[in-house]
Amino acid sequence: MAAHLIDGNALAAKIRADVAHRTAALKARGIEPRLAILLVGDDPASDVYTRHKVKDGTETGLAATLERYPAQMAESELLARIRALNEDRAVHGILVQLPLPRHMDAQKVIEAISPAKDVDGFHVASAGALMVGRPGFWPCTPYGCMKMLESIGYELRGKHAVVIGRSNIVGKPMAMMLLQKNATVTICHSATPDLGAFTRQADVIVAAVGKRNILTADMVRPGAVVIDVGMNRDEAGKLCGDVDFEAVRQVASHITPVPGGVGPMTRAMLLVNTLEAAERASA
Ligand SMILES: Nc1nc(=O)c2c([nH]1)NC[C@@H]1CN(c3ccc(C(=O)N[C@@H](CCC(=O)O)C(=O)O)cc3)C=[N+]21
Repeated sequence: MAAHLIDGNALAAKIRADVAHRTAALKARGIEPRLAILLVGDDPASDVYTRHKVKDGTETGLAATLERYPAQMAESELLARIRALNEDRAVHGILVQLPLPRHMDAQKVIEAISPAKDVDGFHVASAGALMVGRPGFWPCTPYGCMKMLESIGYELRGKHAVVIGRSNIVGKPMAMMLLQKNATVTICHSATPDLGAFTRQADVIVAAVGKRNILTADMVRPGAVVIDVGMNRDEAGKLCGDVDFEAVRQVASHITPVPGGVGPMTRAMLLVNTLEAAERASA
C-alpha cells in the first residue's frame, strides 16, 4: 500500500490562517508585525524566494519589506544596516537572504542580527537556545518538519530518528528538535559508511543532503515516516528532493513530496517566527 502524503501546502495554509488571525489581534493593539528582508546581489533564485516571502507576509497581514543591495556592497555597509534595523522598534524580524556574495562572511553577518529579531534562527544564540531548550527562534525548515510530524499525530518518544545531513540550518537543529521530543537520534553525513545500515533501522528518516535519490526504497524499513528536505533538479529540470519518491512511497507509511512538502512549511514558519518576535516585543 502506498504511503500517505503529508501535504505541506495544505498544512502551511492552515498555519498562515492562524498567523493571519494572531496578526489581526496584534494590529488591534496597535502593533504591526514587521519583517525586514535583506537581499544582496542578483541571484535569480534568491530573487524569487524573497519575493515569495514578501507575498506570504502581505497575504497574512504582516508587513514584509524587501531591501535590495548591489552585489558589490561592502560588508561593513550591510553590518551598519543590520545594526540600524536592530535599533528600529518598528521592525520585529530581520532576515538576510543566503547565499551572500563571496566577499562577505555570512556567519559574521548573521551574528550582527539581534537574537531577539533572528527569525531565521541562524544566530549562535538561537542555536544555543535550541540546544539547551530555552526560548529562542527555531530555524524554519526543521521547525516546519516538526510541524509536519505533529500534523500526523506522530509520537516521537522512544522512536529512532535518522537525520541525513549535518548542516547548521537543517541537519543539526533537526536532530536537536527530535531529541527534545525524546526520539533516539542518529545523524548520518557524507563520511558515514553504509548509510542504508542506519536508515533501515529508522522509524523516521529526514533527508537533508541536497543530492537526488540519496534515499532509495531498499534503505527504508516498511512503515517508516520519510521527510524530504532536498531541493534538487532532475535531468529534465524538474524540482525534486533527496528521496527516490515513487519507489519509497511504496514502502513508507507517510512521506512528504517535493515540491509541496517542506518548502511551503519553511515559508510558513518564517511567518510564525516573525509574529512570535512581534508578540514577544509587545509583551
Ligand atoms: N536567510 C535565508 N533563509 C531561508 O529560509 C532561505 C535562504 N536564506 N536562502 C535560500 C533558502 C531556500 N529556501 C526555500 C524555502 C521555501 C521554498 C519553497 O517553498 N519551495 C516550493 C517550490 C518552489 C518552486 O517551485 O521553486 C516547494 O518546495 O514546494 C524553497 C526554498 C529558503 N531559504
